[in-house]
Amino acid sequence: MRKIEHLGIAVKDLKKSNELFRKLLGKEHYKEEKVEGEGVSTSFFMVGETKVELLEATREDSPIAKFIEKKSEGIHHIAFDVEDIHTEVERLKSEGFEILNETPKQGADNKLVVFLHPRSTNGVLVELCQEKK
Ligand SMILES: CC[C@@H](C(=O)O)C(=O)SCCNC(=O)CCNC(=O)[C@H](O)C(C)(C)COP(=O)(O)OP(=O)(O)OC[C@H]1O[C@@H](n2cnc3c(N)ncnc32)[C@H](O)[C@@H]1OP(=O)(O)O
Ligand SMILES: [Co+2]
Repeated sequence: MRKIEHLGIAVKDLKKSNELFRKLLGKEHYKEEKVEGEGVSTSFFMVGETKVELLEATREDSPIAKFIEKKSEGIHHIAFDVEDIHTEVERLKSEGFEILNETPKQGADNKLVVFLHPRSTNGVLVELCQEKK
């Protein structure tokens, strides 16, 4: 794991949260992107070498809709940048972590992503991100 790639924050209203984070961080988001596979609309802010990813649900069965219904808005996941996602998945499996999708899926911002179940990571949903070449 090389660095924190982004912090994922579940929000109810992306437009309102874009405005809130614009004021908080003193800068505009640099992109918005829908990821249909995950049922989310995202927006990204750069903060130093890492990013804040805001996520709004686009459908009722989205993990973000479920999270907001059960908990509330707030930090949803932490994403680590990895050089080779397949090697990292094998390493984490051998260490006993519970991998949610062994086949990397399409993420936002040109990434392949894999998730680890929060019950194997002290209650924190972990995402691995590899830049697509
Ligand atoms: C935009 C694409 C991508 C990127 O490029 O960055 C993304 O970030 S997509 C983000 C959205 N996608 C995902 O979150 C995919 C991975 N998540 C999942 O597969 C599921 O959400 C889950 C983690 C397996 C939970 O699903 P499910 O079991 O159906 O939900 P429950 O509500 O029943 O929860 C079970 C259990 O897990 C706890 N939980 C759920 N979400 C989180 C979370 N984000 N952080 C911590 N804990 C979480 C939940 O509280 C339940 O716990 P118990 O009540 O103790 O059983
Ligand atoms: Co993410």
